[in-house]
Amino acid sequence: MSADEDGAGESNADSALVTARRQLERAAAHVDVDSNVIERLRHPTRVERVSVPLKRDDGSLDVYTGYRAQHDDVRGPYKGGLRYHPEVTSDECIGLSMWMTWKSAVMDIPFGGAKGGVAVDPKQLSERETERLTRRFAQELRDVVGPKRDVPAPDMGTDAQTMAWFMDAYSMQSGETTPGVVTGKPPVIGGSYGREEAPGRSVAIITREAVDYYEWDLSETTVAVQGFGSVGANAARALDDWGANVVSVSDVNGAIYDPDGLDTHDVPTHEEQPEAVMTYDAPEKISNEEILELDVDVLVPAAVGNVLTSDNVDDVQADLIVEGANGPTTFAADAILEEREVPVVPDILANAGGVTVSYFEWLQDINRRQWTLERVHEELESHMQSAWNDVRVEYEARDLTWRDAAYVVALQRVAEAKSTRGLWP
Ligand SMILES: NC(=O)C1=CN([C@@H]2O[C@H](COP(=O)(O)OP(=O)(O)OC[C@H]3O[C@@H](n4cnc5c(N)ncnc54)[C@H](OP(=O)(O)O)[C@@H]3O)[C@@H](O)[C@H]2O)C=CC1
Ligand SMILES: O=C(O)CCC(=O)C(=O)O
Repeated sequence: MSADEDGAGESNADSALVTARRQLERAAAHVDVDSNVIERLRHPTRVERVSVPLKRDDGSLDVYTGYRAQHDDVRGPYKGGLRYHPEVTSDECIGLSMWMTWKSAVMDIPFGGAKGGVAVDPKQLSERETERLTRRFAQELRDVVGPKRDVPAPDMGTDAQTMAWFMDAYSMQSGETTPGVVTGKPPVIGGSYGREEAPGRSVAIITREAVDYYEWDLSETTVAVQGFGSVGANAARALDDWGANVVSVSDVNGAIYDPDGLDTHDVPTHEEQPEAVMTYDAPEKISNEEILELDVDVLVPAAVGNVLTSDNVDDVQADLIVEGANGPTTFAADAILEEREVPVVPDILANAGGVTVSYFEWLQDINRRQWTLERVHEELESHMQSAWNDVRVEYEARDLTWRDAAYVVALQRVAEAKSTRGLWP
């Protein structure tokens, strides 16, 4: 069955949608779930496609295409980020929205899955242009989002400020301040402390748990992190703080490498200064391809999707891969890594700290009561440990890959919610 049957448009062998469907079909073989439920879950509930006109600072007009894919909401409101990237497509948003459904379910938080974005290069826009684009995008999505319906958050190319503009535009249209329409806002307008660092922090927590599981010593563990943005930089810095030896990090232009370990707090993050990693004074500069092939204990791909493919995966020397980005490993590469017995801890578990602290933020907005950073860290730690344990039980009991084990946990929860609500078919 082709991806185009959703009317979704473009598709290719390694689109997020194709990969997400293959992963679902593979995992379905390990659970006792009605095949009709699986068939339903191969499709999104809705994909909103909008045109987003933007008056540029020079007075000219550009029209961009934006999307919001809503996959499933049986366990709660649709939830997931908004991405500004030139390669945003309908298929990509649908695939990413499916992963959000599983991510919320693995974490056992009361959300479904969604993802959206605009096909635009945010680096080509001024701050004023990004604000106008975001406000117009919020207006176009007005009818499909809302605190009880679908709650966007940051993703690649968007940040807390983007969420503030989105929330303001929505609130102006609603006639009342509505903080809960997005998460990942600045704390001064109802955002949660610790949300920005949360996906990276969860990658670090899960890496620490996996290192412990394989009975390695974190202080003797070498780590390479591709991408030094919200996810990559926070993962690298937390692992560095906890004693790991982070030897390489990268931005879009390439990677820096120091076999003795980098001072990750000194390297500028994407948020502090985009494209600045390669300007840092380090013993060696290597390419974004080479960072994936370094002889390290742990590789954390935390930039874009589809970086580990059948073309390069044989050259990967890491003993453990922890996925920081969404969908960094193609389906074919995953199979090769399984054959090579290189464990891959999947995105839907590892980077799920983002949506988990988004859930904390949503609760704080409902209660109009802000949590301290300490409380956020404590609750995140406990949620991540609990999800890790749930997945580990399936991993051990059924002799699965980590990805299949995480899918089994998620699918069982989603399927049980469907049968209990009787919503289905
Ligand atoms: N933000 C969030 O809450 C969450 C994000 N994710 C996922 O994590 C991944 C990264 O997102 P996030 O950290 O937010 O993104 P950011 O925009 O904050 O950072 C992206 C980083 O990746 C680098 N980069 C961009 N393109 C490439 C490329 N083609 N090759 C190598 N490096 C590249 C950027 O470099 P430069 O600075 O030079 O531009 C930057 O360092 C995405 O897959 C996203 O979906 C997952 C969970 C939550
Ligand atoms: O915080 C959220 O709602 C979702 C973050 C996100 O897009 C992701 O985890 O991929």
